[in-house]
Amino acid sequence: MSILQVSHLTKRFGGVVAAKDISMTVENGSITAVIGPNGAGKTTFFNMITGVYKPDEGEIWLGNQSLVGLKAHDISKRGIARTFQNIRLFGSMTVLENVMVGLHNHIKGGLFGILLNVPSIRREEREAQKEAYRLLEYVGLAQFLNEEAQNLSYGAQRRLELARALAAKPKVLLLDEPAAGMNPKETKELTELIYCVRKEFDVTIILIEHDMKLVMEISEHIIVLDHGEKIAEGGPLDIRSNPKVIEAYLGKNALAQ
Ligand SMILES: Nc1ncnc2c1ncn2[C@@H]1O[C@H](COP(=O)(O)OP(=O)(O)OP(=O)(O)O)[C@@H](O)[C@H]1O
Repeated sequence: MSILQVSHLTKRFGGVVAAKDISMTVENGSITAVIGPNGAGKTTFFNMITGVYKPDEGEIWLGNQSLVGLKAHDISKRGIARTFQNIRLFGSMTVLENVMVGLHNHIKGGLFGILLNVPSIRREEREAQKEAYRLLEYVGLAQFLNEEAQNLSYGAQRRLELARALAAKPKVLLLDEPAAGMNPKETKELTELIYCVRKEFDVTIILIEHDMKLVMEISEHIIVLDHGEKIAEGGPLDIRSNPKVIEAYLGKNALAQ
């Protein structure tokens, strides 16, 4: 059963066609990678799904809900969460507070309730703290809960971003280059963590990643973009040997050699 369906998505920036007529279906509970050379349109694609950019053409469906035209905040409430290529944490807030931010979508009384000190909201806030702690334990950061986020190592900051995204209780989790800047040990741990997250949180995962070892190891389905167009899709074995993919990454001559 599919959870996310994208059809004929196109996005132009002036003369640049960043995404051109992209269609894809993501199966519920799967891990899908979106790969392609620099400038292929991967981030633009994520930005359309999450409502950062409105597509010029095309449709995006999460189950039976159409997402095109919704604000990023509403799309997040409907169940799509993401992490970013360049980590975006609140550096001077604590690790726990960063995860709490992710949980606020689910606190009914919102910020006003907290400021007005409404007892039922205070209870919700305490529950949220417990939930945030549980998520931090899950990603292995519980011992740093009172540390400022900016003091964490790079790999730990990426795991904190993941915990914050999970706090939003997403159905679909988009990870934008989760292994960027990680050393091989951290990347290996991340691979295992992504697997566990999918199972434990019953979430569908779509990731953009340049680390091909990680992509081939973890993905059930791979979509390849080049110059804004989808040039191939399939399982890791198909993609590895696809001439169009090899050409996109290594140039025309690569196949002739
Ligand atoms: N806001 C924008 N304004 C103008 N051009 C943009 C904008 N965002 C993306 N582009 C252009 O769209 C194209 C696709 O960019 P995008 O960032 O989506 O590629 P990418 O595959 O994510 O690249 P990378 O792997 O380097 O992050 C590029 O030519 C880029 O310069």
